[in-house]
Amino acid sequence: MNPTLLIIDSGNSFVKWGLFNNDLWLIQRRVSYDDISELETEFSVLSEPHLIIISHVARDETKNEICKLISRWSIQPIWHHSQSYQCGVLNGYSDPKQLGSDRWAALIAAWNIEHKACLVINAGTAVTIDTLSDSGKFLGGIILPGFHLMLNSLYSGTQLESISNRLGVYQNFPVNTQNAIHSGIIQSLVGAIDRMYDVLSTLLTHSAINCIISGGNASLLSPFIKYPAKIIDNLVLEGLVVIAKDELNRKELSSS
Ligand SMILES: Nc1ncnc2c1ncn2[C@@H]1O[C@H](COP(=O)(O)OP(=O)(O)OP(=O)(O)O)[C@@H](O)[C@H]1O
Ligand SMILES: CC(C)(CO)[C@@H](O)C(=O)NCCC(=O)O
Repeated sequence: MNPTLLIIDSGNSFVKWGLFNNDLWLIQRRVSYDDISELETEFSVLSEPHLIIISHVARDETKNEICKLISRWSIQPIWHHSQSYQCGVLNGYSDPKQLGSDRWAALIAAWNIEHKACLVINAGTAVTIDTLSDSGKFLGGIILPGFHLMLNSLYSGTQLESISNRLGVYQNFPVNTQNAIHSGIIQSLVGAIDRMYDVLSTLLTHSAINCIISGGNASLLSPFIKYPAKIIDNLVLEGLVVIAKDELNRKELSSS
């Protein structure tokens, strides 16, 4: 029988979770921290999974809530943390443990998909732009405030606070405040992506670099990226599946 895996990405604003079995997602859901009780309802109809793996970068209270929710099952969860080496990826961070577990899982997913140099972009509450070499080494990456964090900090830190309609659209040459702000944020995030692409291709001395973009705001940024970019929903969940399968293989090997 194929094991059923409960995969949880406890991100900065949302919990994303999915059930994976037989190389297929049976379900994927996204729940805001403001509606965490929804998660209880969703979990209450599930039968006990064979493995639970969790990446958690949110507050400790959220970790406690997740612990409470999964305590309905007897199985001990795997709390995923960044390591020096895992599933083919070498971690170049000075202190490998300091790297966010979501970034590490996304890098592992990207390497598993591409097996070559790659820019791994997660456009969520925070935006991370991470680099993988042709041999699967994480060379380093950058962290920026995401679209809504930039928008909110601009509105709350200036006299623009009084503007009630904050909905803008992208223009090359914006001619109203909302569009100027919207376009400024897009330009800054896409500009950062372009620069990371350039520094990576300079270092590697070639430009055969793939780009993967994920996260709640992936589709907002992807139309502006100059290079071909694959949008992959929930890259962190995909990485956690690779890690979970690796764990199961190890267990099987050690028990045989
Ligand atoms: N109600 C909302 N509250 C917060 N963010 C929202 C909301 N609706 C849309 N968003 C957008 O979704 C983004 C969150 O993306 P995502 O689904 O990747 O979740 P996340 O928990 O922030 O993940 P990550 O931890 O990877 O940043 C936010 O940056 C914001 O732009
Ligand atoms: C950068 C975020 C906030 C992105 O979700 C997360 O991965 C995190 O808290 N990381 C720890 C710090 C680091 O990755 O260097």
